[in-house]
Amino acid sequence: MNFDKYIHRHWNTTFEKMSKSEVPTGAMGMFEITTFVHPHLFWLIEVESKIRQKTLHELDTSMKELCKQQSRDSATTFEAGDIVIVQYEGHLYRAILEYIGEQKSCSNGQYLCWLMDYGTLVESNTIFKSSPKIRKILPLSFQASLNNVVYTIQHLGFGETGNVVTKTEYLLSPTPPCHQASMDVLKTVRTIEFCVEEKDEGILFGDVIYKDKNGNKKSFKQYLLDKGIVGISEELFPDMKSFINEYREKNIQLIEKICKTSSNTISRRKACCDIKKKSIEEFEEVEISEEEMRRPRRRIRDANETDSLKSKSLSESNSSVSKSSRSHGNEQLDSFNTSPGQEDVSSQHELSSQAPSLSKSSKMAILRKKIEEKKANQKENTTLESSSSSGKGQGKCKITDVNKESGGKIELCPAGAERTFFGAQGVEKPKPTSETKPQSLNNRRSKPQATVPVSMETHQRRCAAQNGSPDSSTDSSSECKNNIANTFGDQSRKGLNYDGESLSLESKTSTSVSIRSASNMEIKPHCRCKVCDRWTKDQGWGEGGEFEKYKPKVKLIGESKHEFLKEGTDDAPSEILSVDYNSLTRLEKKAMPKLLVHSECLPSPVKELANVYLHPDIYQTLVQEECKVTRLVQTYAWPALLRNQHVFMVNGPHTGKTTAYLTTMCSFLVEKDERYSFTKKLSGAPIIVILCSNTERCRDVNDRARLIMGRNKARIELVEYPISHVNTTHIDMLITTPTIFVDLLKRRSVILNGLCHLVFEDGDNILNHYYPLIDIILEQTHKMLKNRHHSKSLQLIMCAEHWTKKITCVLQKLAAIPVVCIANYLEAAMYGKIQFSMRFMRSSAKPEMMKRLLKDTYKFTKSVIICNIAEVDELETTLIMSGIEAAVISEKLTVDETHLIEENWTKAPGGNYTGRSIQLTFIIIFVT
Ligand SMILES: Nc1ncnc2c1ncn2[C@@H]1O[C@H](COP(=O)(O)OP(=O)(O)OP(=O)(O)O)[C@@H](O)[C@H]1O
Repeated sequence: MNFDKYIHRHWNTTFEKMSKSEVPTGAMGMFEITTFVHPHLFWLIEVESKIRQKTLHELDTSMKELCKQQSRDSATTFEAGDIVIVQYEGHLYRAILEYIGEQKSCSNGQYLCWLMDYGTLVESNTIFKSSPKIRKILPLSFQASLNNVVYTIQHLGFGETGNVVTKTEYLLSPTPPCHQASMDVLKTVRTIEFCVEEKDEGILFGDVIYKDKNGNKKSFKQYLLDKGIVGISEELFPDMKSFINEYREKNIQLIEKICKTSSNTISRRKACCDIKKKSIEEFEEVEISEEEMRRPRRRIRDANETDSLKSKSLSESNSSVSKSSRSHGNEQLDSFNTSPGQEDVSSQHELSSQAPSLSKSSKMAILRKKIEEKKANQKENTTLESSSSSGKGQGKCKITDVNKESGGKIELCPAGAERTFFGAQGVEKPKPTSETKPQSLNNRRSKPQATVPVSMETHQRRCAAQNGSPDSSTDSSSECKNNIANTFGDQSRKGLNYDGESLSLESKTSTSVSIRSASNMEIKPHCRCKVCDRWTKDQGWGEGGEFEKYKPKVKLIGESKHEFLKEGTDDAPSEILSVDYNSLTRLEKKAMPKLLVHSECLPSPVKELANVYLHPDIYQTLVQEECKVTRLVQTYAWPALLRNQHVFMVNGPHTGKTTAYLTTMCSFLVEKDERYSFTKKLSGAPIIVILCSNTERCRDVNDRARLIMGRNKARIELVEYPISHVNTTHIDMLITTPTIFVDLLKRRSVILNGLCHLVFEDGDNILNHYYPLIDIILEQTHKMLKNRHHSKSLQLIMCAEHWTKKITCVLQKLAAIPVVCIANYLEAAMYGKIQFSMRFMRSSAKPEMMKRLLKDTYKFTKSVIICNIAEVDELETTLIMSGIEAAVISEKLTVDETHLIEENWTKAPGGNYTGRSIQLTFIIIFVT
C-alpha cells in the first residue's frame, strides 16, 4: 500500500478543512519550535493545548494496545513513507518512516523516523506497524515559515550614472549569516507565539513573536529585516513557497543533524534533560522499557508492581498523578529491582528521584544486581530466538507528553532527543483552534528502493509483487499482527543501552555484532531481484577508510550539502553567463574592462580598491603599496573571491592574481574567530591550503602573505622538505607543494577537516606536473566534505598564466561552476576551444589562399583578418571583388569613424544577408 499517497491526500484534505475553520488567519498561538532549519522551514508544536494532550493520550493507549498484540513471528516489511510506531528511548511515538538504513552501517538505529506529532527526526531500531486508526489521526506538529520575505544579499554595482552603488539582490536560498542570526534570537527567547497570516499546502505562514529580555514583544520577521538578512518581496515569495518543500526533501540530512546535534546552537540536549527531569519529578511516572514489554513473565511475576503501574495509568488526572506516584515510591523501587527493562542513563536519574530515601550503598547493590540480570538477559536474547514475544508484555509504555499537563506548562521531551525548547511561562494562553489541530507536513518523500527483508516468505511475496502480482499486504486486520523487523536485535540492543556506562565495551560490541549477523542471515543472496542485489552487492558495506569514522550513522536519501565534485553523469545543464558587450553603449563599453568572465552568477565588477570589501587592516597594507584601482583580472575576481565562489584567474605574470586571492584569504583569516569558529576544536587542520609548483614560489607566497597580514595574528606556515620535524598542530594557512601536501596527509600530520579554501597558485604548472596528485587531493577533499559536520563549503581558487586542457578537466569536475576570469585574448580563445591551424606561404599567394579559406563560410560566419599595413588595400580589393563586404579599420581613421565601423560590425549577424547588402563583415585590422 502506498502510504505516501495516503498521507498526502489525508493531510491535504485535513488541512483544507483546517484552513477553512480551524486555524483562523491572524490567530496567535503559543508554540514551541522543535526543529529550526531556517526562517522558512521550522516546526512548531502547540503548548497548553488540551486537545493535543487528549489526542496524544488516545494515541498512546492505541499504540500500546497495538504493540502488545504484535507478534514477532509474523514477518512484515516497511517502506519509506509508512506511518509506523517507533520505539525511542523506551517510549512509543507515531512516526513517518523516512529512511531504512542498512543494519551494518547504523549504530544508533536502522530506521530514521520523523515524529509527526513532535516535528523532529530520530533514529531507532524498533518500529511497529501502525493501524488505520492511528494513521487516521492527523499530525500534531506544524510546519511553519515566515511570510512574504525572501533572503537578501548586498553587493556593489554600477548605478544609472555609472557611479558605484550598493545593490540588494533577492535570493531564494538562505544566506550563511541567516541561521546564526536567527539562532542569536531564538536561543535567548523564553516564549514564542506564532501569528498565522496564511495557510498553504499544510504550511503555516506568518510571523514568530518573541519576548526580548525586557519582556517586550518583538517580531522575528522585523528582526531579520532590520539585519538585512531578509527582504519583503511578494513577487518572489510564491517561488519561495515551492522551494520550501524542495529544500526539506533535499536537506533531510541537514535536518537530521539539526535534530540530533546542537548545531543550531540551542542547547537542545540540556533543555530536554531539564524538561525530562522536571517532568519526572512532578509526575514520577513509571517508565517501562521495550524489554519489559517483551518479557511478560517478568512483569507478571510481580503482581504488585503491575498494580502499581496500573494505578499510574496515563489517564489519571493531573492532580492525582503526582500524589499517587509519590506514594508508590516503593513499588517503583520493586520495579527497579525486578525489572531489567529500565534503561539508559536517564532512567537512573528517574530512579534516584523516585526513591530519595535509598542509601547510596543499596543503590549500588541494586545497580549491580541489575547489571547481572541484564547480562543474563543478553545471553538469553542472543540464543533464544523464539522465546520472547515482543508484543505480549503486560507492561506499560510511557509517552511523557500524555501526562505532562501541569499548571498550563508543557513538560515534554519528545523522543528524549535534543530539540529546541522555549518555555511557555508568562504568556497569554493560546487559542485552541481546532479539535484535532493537525497540520500537514506535506512531506513529499522519495521512496528509496530499500525495504527490510525479514523472512524468505516476505521476500518471495515482494519478488512476486515486483513481477506484477498484486500486493496482498493491504489487509488492515493482518497489519496488527505484523511485527517489526529486527525485534530480536533490539532486545539485545536494549541491553546495550541499559546501563550503558556500566557494561563493558566488549560485551556491547559482541552483542551488537551478533544482532547484525543474525538479521543478515535472513537474506537470500542467490536471488537476482533488485532488493537482493542491493543487499548482496552493496559496494559500500565492507569499505573502511580514512573518512569512515565521519560517516553519518544512517545513510540518508538526498543530496549531500557539500557537493564539491560532480557525481554521476546526469548533470543538469546550467546557464553560463558572460558580460554581454553587445548590449552596452559606446561609453559603457569604453568604461568596461575587456576580459572574459564566465559563470553561472556574475559578480559586479569593482574598479576601485576602496570598494573591495577587505578587512580594513588588509586594505591599509594595500594602500601603503600604492594599490588604488583594481587590475583587469581583479575587477571580477576580487568580488567573486569575497563571495566564496570558486575562481579561476588566467592572465600573464605580475598582473595581480596572487594579490587578489592572498589579500582575500588574509582578510578572512583576520576574522578567523567569527568565520571559522569550528576549527578551534581541530588540530592540524589548516583552513587555507596554497599549493605552488615549487618551493621557490612557496617562499614568495609565504613572504607576501606575512607582509599582507602585518601585525594581525595568523598561523601561516611554509612547509618544505624535510617534513619529519615540522609541527603542523596549529596552522591556519599552509603553503606548500602538492607532493609535500600529500605526504603530510598520508602521515596524518595534517587533516582536511578544517579546509575551506584550496588555492593553486600557478595552476597550469601544478596540473601539468602533478595532475594525479591533484586528482587524489580533490577526491579526498570531496570525501571529507561529504562527511564533515559543519556547514562551511570549500572554495577552489586557481591562478594560471595559460588556459590548459588540465584546467578544463578540473573545471569540469567541479559541482559548482567557477567564475572564470581571463584577461588575455589568446587564452580566452583557448578557453573557447578555438582550433588553430598554421600555414606558411609567400605574400603573393595570400589573397588566393584567403579566398579559398573563406569560400562559402562568409555566408554564415564573421571573420577577422589581421595583416600588415602594406597588404590592406590589396586584401580589401580582393574581398570586394569576391562580393564580400569588409570593414577596414586602420590608423588613418578617426576614433568616431572606428566606432561607427565597429558598431556596424557588431550589428551585422553572420550570414544573414539581404539582397545586395551583404551583412558579412570583415574587419581588417591594420598592424604596424
Ligand atoms: N591593483 C593593484 N594596483 C597596483 N599594484 C598591484 C595591484 N595588484 C597587484 N599589484 C602589484 O603587482 C605586482 C604583481 O602582482 P601579483 O604578484 O599579484 O601578480 P601575479 O599575477 O600573481 O604574478 P605571478 O603570476 O608572477 O605571481 C605586485 O608587486 C603587486 O603588489
